[in-house]
Amino acid sequence: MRPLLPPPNETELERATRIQEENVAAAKSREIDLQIKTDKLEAQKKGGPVRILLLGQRGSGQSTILKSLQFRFAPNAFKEDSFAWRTVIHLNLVSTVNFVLDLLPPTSRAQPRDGGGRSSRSRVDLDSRSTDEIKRLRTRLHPLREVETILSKRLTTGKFPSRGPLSTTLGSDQPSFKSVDIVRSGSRWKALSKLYGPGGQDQMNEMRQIIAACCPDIVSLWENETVRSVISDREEFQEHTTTFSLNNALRICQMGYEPIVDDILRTHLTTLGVEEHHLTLEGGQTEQRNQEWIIYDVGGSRTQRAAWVPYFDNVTIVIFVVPLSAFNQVLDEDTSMNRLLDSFQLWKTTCSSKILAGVTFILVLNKWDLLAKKIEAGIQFKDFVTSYKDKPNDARSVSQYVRRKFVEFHKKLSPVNRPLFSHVMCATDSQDISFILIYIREILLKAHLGETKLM
Ligand SMILES: Nc1nc2c(ncn2[C@@H]2O[C@H](COP(=O)(O)OP(=O)(O)OP(=O)(O)O)[C@@H](O)[C@H]2O)c(=O)[nH]1
Ligand SMILES: [Mg+2]
Repeated sequence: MRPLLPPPNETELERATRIQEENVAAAKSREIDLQIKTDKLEAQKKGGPVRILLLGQRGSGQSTILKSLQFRFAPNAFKEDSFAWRTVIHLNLVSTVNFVLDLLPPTSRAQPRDGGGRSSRSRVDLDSRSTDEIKRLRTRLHPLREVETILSKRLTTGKFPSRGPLSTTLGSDQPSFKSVDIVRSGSRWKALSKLYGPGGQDQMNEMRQIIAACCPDIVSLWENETVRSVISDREEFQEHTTTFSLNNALRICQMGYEPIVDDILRTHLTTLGVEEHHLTLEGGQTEQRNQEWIIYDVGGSRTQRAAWVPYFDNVTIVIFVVPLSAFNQVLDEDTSMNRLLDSFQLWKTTCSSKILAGVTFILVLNKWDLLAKKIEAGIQFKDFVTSYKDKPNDARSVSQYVRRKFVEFHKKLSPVNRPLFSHVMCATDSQDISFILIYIREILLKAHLGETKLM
């Protein structure tokens, strides 16, 4: 809080009294802060849960990190949930197929009624053979429109999800992939997809049969030359689940399909609000086995960020996720804002928060694989981050540069001197996540030994 201005015409005695009172008040406030932090650490020493807050902008990979943690450290619980993901993965696949069909050039003067409005069509010209093939695929895959509607309703208690683009690329004049991105993460949708309701089981079986019957045409669509040329310059097909689900269509469409960990990690469900997840460590070192973690996963879009604050009070560790590959993208909610710059600003606010002063940060520089792909494709980092100047345009140098900037801000803006843990990673690689366990063990150990400087 900013100190009040001294009253005008203050005497020497009044000034001395005021300063003494201010010092007493400040000491009292520090004492209260210290007590709160000591209580938190005491609770942990007694085996209380470790509370972890996952923060970051939309699509940075927070929920993927949560899923990776669940898979690595609570594999049995993760397995129990895997069937709930099947519906979401199917929905992801069919909405991608429908999206691709919408992108294709017209095959007759009259546009198919269900295709309009979702995206702008390609300007690719078709010869008569390709036209016939596209027509055929459109007709044969038509049932997937209905499947998309029904699966969406199933996962949202009958309320059809509103849709929004996942990301927008700077300089792109076309709308982005409208993904299946509004279904809530957390336990609510999982319960919905497990409890099918009256007639639900039969309907879901029917949906799976339709998907299985469409499998050969989905594969033909994905292998089609026209499709390949239409999507070749579209950002959505380099990132997100898009290509993954189509590449794996043959497996995902089988009637007996059971999701594997990769399928689950690559599925995006936008988190709404703050979701609380309990994770009991099934493996790990002896002292960590059965340790309970409470992980808060937040929705990262700007409109959701106000909902984070009440959780600041209650956590020991913040895992802040930065999508390294977003350097050439803008926010969906503000297309004038570069996503990496938004991450920097969010980081600055988070680091300087006094409520989070006693919290240790783990900085995760995520989506390393996608950064490397973009750089390999010849995209120049300096074109989007001018301060990078003439440094080498390779993924390692870029990620080191970004990491250094984040570390500098943490040092400069933290209200107290505190450690920072950071890691460059790929959250979809479930092996990569082990470092978090190591960091958390170190953070707790330091706290227990009283080595963490709290004030
Ligand atoms: N290739 C790749 N994809 C990733 C990585 N991390 C996350 N993704 C994908 O990025 C998409 C978005 O990830 P989420 O974890 O759902 O994003 P989020 O940060 O939770 O976003 P909101 O909940 O919308 O705020 C998903 O399709 C993930 O599979 C990564 O390191 N590499
Ligand atoms: Mg999320």
